[in-house]
Amino acid sequence: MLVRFLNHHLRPYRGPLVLLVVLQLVQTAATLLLPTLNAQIIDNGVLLGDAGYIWGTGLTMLGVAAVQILTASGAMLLSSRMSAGLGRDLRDKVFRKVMSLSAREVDQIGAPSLITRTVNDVQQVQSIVLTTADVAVSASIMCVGGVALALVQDVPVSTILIALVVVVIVGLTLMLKRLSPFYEAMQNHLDRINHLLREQITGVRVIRAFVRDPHERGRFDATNRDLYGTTLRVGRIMATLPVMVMTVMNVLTVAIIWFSGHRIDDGGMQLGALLALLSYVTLIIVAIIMAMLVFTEAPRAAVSAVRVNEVLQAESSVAEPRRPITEMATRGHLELRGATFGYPGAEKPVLRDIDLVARPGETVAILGSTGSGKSTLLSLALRLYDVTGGEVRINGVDIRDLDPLALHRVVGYVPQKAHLFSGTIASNLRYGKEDADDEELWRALEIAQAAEFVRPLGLDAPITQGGSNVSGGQRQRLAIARTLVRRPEIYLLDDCFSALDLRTEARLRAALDRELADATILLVTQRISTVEAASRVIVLEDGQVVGSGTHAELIGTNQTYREIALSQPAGGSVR
Ligand SMILES: Nc1ncnc2c1ncn2[C@@H]1O[C@H](COP(=O)(O)OP(=O)(O)OP(=O)(O)O)[C@@H](O)[C@H]1O
Repeated sequence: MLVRFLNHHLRPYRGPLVLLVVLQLVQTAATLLLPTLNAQIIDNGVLLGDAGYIWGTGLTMLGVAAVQILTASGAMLLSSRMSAGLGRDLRDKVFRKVMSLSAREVDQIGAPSLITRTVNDVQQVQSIVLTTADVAVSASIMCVGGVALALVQDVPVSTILIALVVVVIVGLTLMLKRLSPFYEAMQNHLDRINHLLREQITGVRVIRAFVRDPHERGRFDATNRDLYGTTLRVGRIMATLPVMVMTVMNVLTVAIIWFSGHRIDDGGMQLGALLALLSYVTLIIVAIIMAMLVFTEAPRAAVSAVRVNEVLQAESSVAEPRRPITEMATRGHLELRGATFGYPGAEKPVLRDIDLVARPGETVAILGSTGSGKSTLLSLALRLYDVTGGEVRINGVDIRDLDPLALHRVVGYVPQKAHLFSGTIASNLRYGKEDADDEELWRALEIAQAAEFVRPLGLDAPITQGGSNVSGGQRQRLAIARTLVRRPEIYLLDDCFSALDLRTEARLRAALDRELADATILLVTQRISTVEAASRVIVLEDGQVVGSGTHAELIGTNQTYREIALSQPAGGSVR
């Protein structure tokens, strides 16, 4: 899997990869040549007292060493550029993919896991590429070349070397197979820690208010301990590696000295060859130890590659249309026809057979108890999810055939939980229309009843992540203003007056009445006061429409509506 994954994603780096192998080849060849040259100096220079030979070969050795140094540093430069580039590409691909996924897939994989995959898993893959390029390539060449040159020195003694190298490689392979499940568990524990941290940091006020710190600490400790335990088990297996390699190395050295001693006695081998063989043993064992670094990382990187690949292969259930429609004949027309929708894994649909029409100049209010499916209905009109039955039409076009950009130009959305981005008030307001001038921003702020609190701060006042440095009501008004700046045809307002006091809400609704007289508004709410003057109210109960009409019509005829109305104090009007 890892090899296939890298083969695919390293495609743009084929050129540098070939150059890297060439550099490593030259570098390793230079390293391997040095003991042979050394052996020749001893046998032909030192033992025969030939100073000229010693000088000549010595200078050659210096040249070879210079080549070795230059090629080694060139290869290292290339490998770090290549691995950093791959990391950047993968993060980019994962990010783009996540952005293209529908809410369904994001829910399925989970936001914390998506973050771990984009950051940590990509880092694991990047790191294996770096160590492979730096170490494994030269280590493999070193092993093969070292064995070949040892064979040139002496065939019988080299067979001992080959036998023991095979033992080390088989041992390593068996060990790494055992490690793989632990690495998978480690990444899952990391996901879990990420998930807990997110939950605990964002919910810190609730944790304090309920004095649940010890409980939360316990949950975190348990997961942290799991990760520690798994890491320790990996460490225990890894600790046996040096034992195995060092034992083999020592056995090998003793065996070579023993056999070579006999062969030198018999006159079948020279002293220089023995020294060269010992150098090759050291080089090969060092290469194996270096390769071990890669091997120990490989199973973890393989697990990470699978996790990254899962995201890259995920298909959005909200598919882009083959022939996206960008031009629409009408404006501000939203219609749901027999719309039915069920969340994945849920037993029954959340929305069933919903019929609804909203036209320009109309405010259609959707009223219903909590969990009746109001927000889900807006999600369908935004195409966060696709209907499982029926259809949603915008300006007469099935939403599934609409170009996503055209859809988002037509439809504006204010979520139930206002979310702002880190930056300034102005950068948040320009989120949907980058070229909006200050006048447009102030206009939107006036309508959203936010100008009063923004004026003393200024448009460049900082906003922290999520908008945590402004109050809930201020956040809601900024979110409304952000949508107003875009001036879409259809407004989907999801219970976005809930954090406002009734007086501010009434002023805001009056301003909306004036300013958005031609717009289409779909307004989710639980407050009767908000829906009283709506063109039409759709009453939802348990995912079904149980009433439709004006406030005056429904209050007399609809049991559910009357019950909700009677449970609340009377309020102002929408239009
Ligand atoms: N992402 C989701 N995955 C699975 N089920 C969900 C999801 N979101 C909502 N639901 C379920 O769908 C039902 C309708 O939820 P929805 O948020 O649409 O209700 P709502 O009427 O907007 O409620 P509220 O007024 O409390 O905001 C609920 O029973 C809820 O449990």
